Amino acid sequence: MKKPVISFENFTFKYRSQKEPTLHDINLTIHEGEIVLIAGPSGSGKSTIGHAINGLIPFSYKGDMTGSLKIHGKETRDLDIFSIGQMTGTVLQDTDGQFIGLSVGEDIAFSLENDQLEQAEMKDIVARTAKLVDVDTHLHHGLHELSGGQKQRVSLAGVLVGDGDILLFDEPLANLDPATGKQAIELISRICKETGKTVVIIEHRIEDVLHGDVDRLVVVNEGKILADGSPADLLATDVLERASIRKPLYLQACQYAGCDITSEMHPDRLESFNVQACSEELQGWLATLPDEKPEKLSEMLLELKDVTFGYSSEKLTIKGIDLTVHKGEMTSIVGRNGAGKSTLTKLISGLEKPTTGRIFINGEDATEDTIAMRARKVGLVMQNPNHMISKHMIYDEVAFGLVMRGVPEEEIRERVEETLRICGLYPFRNWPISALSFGQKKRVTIASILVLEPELIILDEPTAGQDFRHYTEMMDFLEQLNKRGITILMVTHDMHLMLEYTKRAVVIGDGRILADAPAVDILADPNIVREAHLAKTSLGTLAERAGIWNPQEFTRKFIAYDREVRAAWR
Ligand SMILES: Nc1ncnc2c1ncn2[C@@H]1O[C@H](COP(=O)(O)OP(=O)(O)OP(=O)(O)O)[C@@H](O)[C@H]1O
Ligand SMILES: Nc1ncnc2c1ncn2[C@@H]1O[C@H](COP(=O)(O)OP(=O)(O)OP(=O)(O)O)[C@@H](O)[C@H]1O
Repeated sequence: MKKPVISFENFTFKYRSQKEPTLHDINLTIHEGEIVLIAGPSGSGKSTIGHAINGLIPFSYKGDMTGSLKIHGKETRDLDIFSIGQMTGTVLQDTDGQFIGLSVGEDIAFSLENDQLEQAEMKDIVARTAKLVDVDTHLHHGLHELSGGQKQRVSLAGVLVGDGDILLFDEPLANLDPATGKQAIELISRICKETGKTVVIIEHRIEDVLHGDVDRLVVVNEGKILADGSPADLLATDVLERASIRKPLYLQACQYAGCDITSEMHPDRLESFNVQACSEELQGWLATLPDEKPEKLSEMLLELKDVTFGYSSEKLTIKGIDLTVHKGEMTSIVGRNGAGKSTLTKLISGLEKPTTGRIFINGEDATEDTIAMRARKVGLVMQNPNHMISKHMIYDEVAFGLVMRGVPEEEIRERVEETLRICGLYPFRNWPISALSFGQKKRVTIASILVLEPELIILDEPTAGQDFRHYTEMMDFLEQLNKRGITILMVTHDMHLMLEYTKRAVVIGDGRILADAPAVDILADPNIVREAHLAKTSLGTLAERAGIWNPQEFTRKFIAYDREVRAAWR
């Protein structure tokens, strides 16, 4: 039996500002060299478990702690944050809070500098690690010059070079493009195998994490451990449904088709899953599904004509984009990390001005709009909620834009309360924002834009950090807004979200449009998938392996069916 590295015994923790404990009676032992995935809905306490492992609890986040938590046999409360930090390397959900150095290279080197390595050796290790996570061409760049996904990779590199023997990842995939996400999980699995490090991953995207070699899945709900076992065993049960976590899509399809999933079928990874056992059911099910209806396009809302832009005069980031968006469309913008997606959203929302080219809204030239003028037409919900939030209290944050516009107080109250209800934040309206989880903060920023009712809303990764329930609520809510005529553009790395909610996808690659086509067709083009770092969803692969001749049709029909079933549950 391997040595226990992390042991929680009857561990309960209450944040000082909370009335009730966030974690109740946690019993969890993680052994040397294990890869453990912790999954659970938003606010269930996953990150709080992470904070306890890396010493932020009790040393930074104060509160009442009972029971025991030992790391390498030592009670954490008897240690200090520095020695716990030496044992545990953490990649946080919000990477911005984590950077120390000035440049990418310095940041990665930081963990090594503590060890007083030779300069040459240090340079070599930093270069190799940077290459591993594909930031080697940015070593001398400042961190503020990086895209969200690039920052995520730098923090990954930082812990990989460190010498902590526990690696803790809090939603490491949130901002990574699908191809890099897969590589990151493979990399984490490999590092763990090669070095014997113990890995704890906190993630909503369980299908993507299970792509690596996960030894155990721990399901957390309402601050308690609901299940703890091998992924194959747990995926053959209904525990994910009970915790409102999305099942891997290939398993959901098999379940709809009426196939019984057992742990002997290796349901934890599509690569090992016994698809043959379900082929007949899948083919029979597909035959019962109705055909889809085509859609008509309405008049033009937004038009970009040959738009270019560079953060500096030497280098263009956007290299000539022509794009038309029609009223009432809901469209995805996809592409690899650093391709220029966020930059494009900044141009459309007026935060940056094109170097050349024009932007038209409702047929009028809006290129020279001030930020305030553009904000009346276009609302941007940024990737990182901490970049948008300026108030202490949730209500004030959502009301802020209306206050600035001089809306009467009574109307503000009505609109803010309605929006908070819609976004599932009403019970928290009098809370300080600091007491919210990352996912909850993200919803606050969406609420603060929605309340302003712009004609076009752009969301930069609206569901990153959201659990399945909030993902569904948020996307259904956006869809409702869309049906009422609000046009929506979404930057996303979630291929299933793209297929599920947006008919059209615009693929950005190196500052240009690589493709602009129906979302399902985009994923059927292997060249685009490779070049733009996208990934086929497991549905297409499942259909191929089950001998279904048109995997795209299977994917489309699964999505339509799945949405109907989920709508009926609500
Ligand atoms: N610093 C804090 N002070 C007070 N309460 C907190 C603090 N951090 C988290 N909480 C509370 O603890 C609960 C669990 O938060 P936690 O971040 O552990 O959830 P999570 O499962 O990681 O959620 P998410 O997936 O949304 O990130 C939340 O409801 C939150 O209100
Ligand atoms: N403020 C900035 N100053 C200089 N360069 C920047 C700045 N912001 C982004 N860049 C660079 O512009 C390029 C495009 O970045 P952008 O954030 O638009 O990419 P993205 O497609 O949204 O990526 P991700 O999927 O990682 O969020 C990247 O190479 C990035 O390093």
